[in-house]
Amino acid sequence: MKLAILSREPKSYSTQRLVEAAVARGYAAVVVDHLQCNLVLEKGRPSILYHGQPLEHFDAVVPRIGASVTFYGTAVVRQFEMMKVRTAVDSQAIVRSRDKLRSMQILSRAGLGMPKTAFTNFSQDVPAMIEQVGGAPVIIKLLEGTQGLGVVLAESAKAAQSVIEAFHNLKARIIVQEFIAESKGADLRAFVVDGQVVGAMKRQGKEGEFRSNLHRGGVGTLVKLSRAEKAAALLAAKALGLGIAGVDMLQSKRGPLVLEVNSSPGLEGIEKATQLDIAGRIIDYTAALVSKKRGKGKAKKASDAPVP
Ligand SMILES: Nc1ncnc2c1ncn2[C@@H]1O[C@H](COP(=O)(O)OP(=O)(O)OP(=O)(O)O)[C@@H](O)[C@H]1O
Ligand SMILES: [Mg+2]
Ligand SMILES: [Mg+2]
Repeated sequence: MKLAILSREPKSYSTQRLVEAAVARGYAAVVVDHLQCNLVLEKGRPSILYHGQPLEHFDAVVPRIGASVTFYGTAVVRQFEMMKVRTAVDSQAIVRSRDKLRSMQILSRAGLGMPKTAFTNFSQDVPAMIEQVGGAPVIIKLLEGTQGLGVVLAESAKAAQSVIEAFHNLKARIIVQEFIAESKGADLRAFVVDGQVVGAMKRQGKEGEFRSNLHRGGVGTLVKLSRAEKAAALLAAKALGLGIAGVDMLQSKRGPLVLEVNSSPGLEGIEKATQLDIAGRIIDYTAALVSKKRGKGKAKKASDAPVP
């Protein structure tokens, strides 16, 4: 089996671990920078040129698409799909998960617990919006933020009003959300692969910080999820159609509340907190997808693959 790890950062922990796990299982793995891929479309023969050479003979891709390049990255994944190459995460599912509003709509329909959330088209009636989610303090979030950037806690209605107006003036799309105080600056990250929670950690924000993101100084530790938390994580990944997902949840008096579902969740935090081979689980899942397509036993080792 020959795998392409779609990543712009060949040296990052996640990319290296995926390559390592593939090689450990006897598969060939190549890191492909999706931004260096040119997509060629012609009758009946979609193809990809990489540094001028056609990308051929791949059995599967493992997409690691950064939030800043969702449009082009997902176009590359889609092109692989058109070329009948298996993908560990569907292009459409990545697109869906990247838009916080769209994901929340889907998660809400699926019956998942979530902080009450409001969205308007740059409405002038900001006080009504704040009331909708139960009044201050409220959380205000940019629709496409990541790593905790673009998430604001407004302690008073006045502060919330100014922040929302400022974002509206900048034409930045935001959601306003009920602040879940009882989670005390911590959240849960459940790592889902192929309909199973393969690892979970609790992330605690640094002193005085309501955001628990590791990039903002939070610390992740191993945690055992309750049944309800496990069930919520699995349902969230399924509702968004993600074979691999990092589901973020807050613990609250009314049970787990899903915050968001990440389609390229980082491996470093979760592997270090759990001491588990999560990269290996991703590779095993990808190999299983390839065998399913072939309709026979285990995926072939690299040595069985045709020479490109
Ligand atoms: N409604 C809320 N109530 C309490 N805390 C919240 C709420 N929303 C977000 N937080 C805190 O802020 C953090 C960042 O929020 P969120 O995960 O929505 O943003 P993000 O920027 O997309 O992060 P990521 O890097 O995980 O994609 C959460 O992990 C959580 O600790
Ligand atoms: Mg996010
Ligand atoms: Mg998050």
